[in-house]
Amino acid sequence: SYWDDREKFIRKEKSRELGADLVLNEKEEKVNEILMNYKLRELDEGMLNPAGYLPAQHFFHSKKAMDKSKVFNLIQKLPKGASLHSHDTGIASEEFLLSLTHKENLYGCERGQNFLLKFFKDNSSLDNSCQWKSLKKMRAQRKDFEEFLRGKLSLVVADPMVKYPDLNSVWRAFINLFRNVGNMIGYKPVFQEYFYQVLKELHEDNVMYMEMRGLLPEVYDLDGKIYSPEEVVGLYVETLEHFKHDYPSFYGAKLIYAPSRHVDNSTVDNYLKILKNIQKLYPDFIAGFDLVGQEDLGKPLSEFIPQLLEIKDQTKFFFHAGETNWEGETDLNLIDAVLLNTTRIGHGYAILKHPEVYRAAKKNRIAIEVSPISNQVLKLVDDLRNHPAAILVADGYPVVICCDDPSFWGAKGLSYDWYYAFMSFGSRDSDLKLLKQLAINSIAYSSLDLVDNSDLLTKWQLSWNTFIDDVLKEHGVMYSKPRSIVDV
Ligand SMILES: O=c1[nH]cnc2c1ncn2[C@@H]1O[C@H](CO)[C@@H](O)[C@H]1O
Ligand SMILES: [Zn+2]
Repeated sequence: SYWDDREKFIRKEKSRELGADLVLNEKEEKVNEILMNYKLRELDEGMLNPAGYLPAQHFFHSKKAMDKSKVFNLIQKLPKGASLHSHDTGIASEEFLLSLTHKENLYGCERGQNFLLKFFKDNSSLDNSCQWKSLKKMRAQRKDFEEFLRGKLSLVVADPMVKYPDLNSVWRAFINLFRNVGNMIGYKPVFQEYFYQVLKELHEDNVMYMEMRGLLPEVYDLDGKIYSPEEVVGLYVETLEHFKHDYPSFYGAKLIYAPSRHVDNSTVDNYLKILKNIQKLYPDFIAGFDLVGQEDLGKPLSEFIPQLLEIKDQTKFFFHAGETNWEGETDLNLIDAVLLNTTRIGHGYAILKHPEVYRAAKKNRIAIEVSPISNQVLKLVDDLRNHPAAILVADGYPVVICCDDPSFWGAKGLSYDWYYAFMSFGSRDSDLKLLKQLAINSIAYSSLDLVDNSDLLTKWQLSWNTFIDDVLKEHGVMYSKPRSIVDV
């Protein structure tokens, strides 16, 4: 009976895991066999050589091998549903960012650690905010220019542990990247081209829908026009329509207005005015509100409670909260997020240190947006098996996997984060059910209303079925339905 008890224990725990309630059909079971074959091979190799296990490595070092992983290749093809947490100017691939730097009329300027980029009509219309030089000329004159430029558009380095010894240093470099690319992406035609590319890369990565956080930055054209935040939203909507026209199987996107948390109350008043305007102008496109920036150094949500309470019933919140390793100050944002009835929590890395918050958030079905690579690169965790999301997954907490700012760590789309999640957060025998549940969660916990939600889910189910068939075909599995007794 000892062994019975043990067995019961194991079964009970398994039944709580994310995805445990799903039942795979016969075709899915076959795909699962293929997936688990690949997965167990990587796990067994990892047991023999722990340093070679990819989730134990920094993403800058693991990416090359990940590209070749069979598990990763399957995840790339898998319809992942929605991408629910990423930031306006940190999403498109580094390769695409670099291609933008070959455009005409681009100027560069070195200032301290920054290398700013901006478009001007010609040499005579440069502004005096910096000593601008034509990028074309710089490129021709400087031998190591490509390497230099790459260093200004990406965090990727050979030895991240040396280059970024602590969380503040990596955040300083990270913020500088947003500054470097900000003006380049802010040029109106590039702004639209960039957003189009964001959607395209997600679409190519088998993602059907996106909710993106955005600052609504200043957008300009060469004649000196500056677009207002309301007009900037208009540019997004126009580009989205254009994209959906070109790729009708892409379901859509929404924007979470997410400006900086490093501000005073009157600035937040201004944010809320903008929010009201854009909600009125584009009710279907605006999903809600959030505040962003390094949480440890920015203002806590508690600074803005009366203001946030005032709009609580008219808007959904998607607060970043608990993206910290500290306990007792920054992480109290988690309490405010839950009290303000946030729809989802961004990161929520500290939530397990708060059992009451955890209990309330679970009861209110507040999904947690987990971004594995972001948390590793921005120095909350090294080995992803030690990420708190492993516990969330074991407890069946509604987790969604997100990519945050793939641009700046050399990733692309969602698949790299999904791979890390699958290989770190589940147990040895977590299988296709976990992946399927993560995809379903990304739709179920999106801000889509009930009708759109079930519409997207139906469309996702169709691509899921195609995916299953494709994997079977590719692996030469001849699938024929077993004949039932009646058939015989
Ligand atoms: O993980 C994150 N936590 C908090 N803020 C972030 C994160 N990633 C990006 N941003 C912030 O988003 C803005 C661009 O929209 C940037 O200013 C950056 O600081
Ligand atoms: Zn974020």
